[in-house]
Amino acid sequence: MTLKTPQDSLTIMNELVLPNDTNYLHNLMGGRLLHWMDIAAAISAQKHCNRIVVTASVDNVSFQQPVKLGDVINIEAKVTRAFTTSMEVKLDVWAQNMPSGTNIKCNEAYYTFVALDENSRTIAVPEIEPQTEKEIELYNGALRRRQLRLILAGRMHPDDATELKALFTAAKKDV
Ligand SMILES: CC(=O)SCCNC(=O)CCNC(=O)[C@H](O)C(C)(C)COP(=O)(O)OP(=O)(O)OC[C@H]1O[C@@H](n2cnc3c(N)ncnc32)[C@H](O)[C@@H]1OP(=O)(O)O
Repeated sequence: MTLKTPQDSLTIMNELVLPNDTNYLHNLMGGRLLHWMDIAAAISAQKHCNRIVVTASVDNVSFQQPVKLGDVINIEAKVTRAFTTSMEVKLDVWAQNMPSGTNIKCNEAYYTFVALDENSRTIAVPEIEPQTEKEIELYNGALRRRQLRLILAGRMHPDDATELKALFTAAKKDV
């Protein structure tokens, strides 16, 4: 299976916030943004594995400030790490306001996708080799984030979360 880099999965998506995307206050609805993020992340995961993918989980997303009607949303998605059949995708989202010239980071999130074969069975994905310092940092952190989300999903016992435990042990020593 061909080794991939995070850059191979880079996906950039732009959306214009139209009236139908907003609430009574003319702010972008959170659900609409999550939908766009899901699409960008799915495309990114598909670029990595060249398979059909399904969303397995979405980590916590917070909406820090309202995005306004007429803003241009810019979503950047990249696979940070591939496991056996699953991939973690990091998303960064900016809201650009053309008249004022501002471009504000409004969200970031991690989505997890699982690759499926023609019979909808899970299938192994290519490995990933991070290249830049930032990509290596995200790759290393992905194991901890995976353990946390699997515990929260009831799919891993906390005792088995070795990476997470190591993090807390190190933090305890620093105190
Ligand atoms: C693009 C879209 O929006 S698709 C629509 C929304 N998504 C869906 O409909 C998906 C519905 N869910 C499913 O089909 C299944 O639960 C699947 C395919 C995600 C997992 O199927 P399972 O039979 O549980 O497979 P299995 O236990 O072998 O796990 C497969 C992988 O999923 C990962 N996984 C499963 N659940 C989660 C979760 N909640 N969070 C993160 N990873 C998960 C596992 O860790 C495993 O990863 P690995 O192979 O890299 O170690």
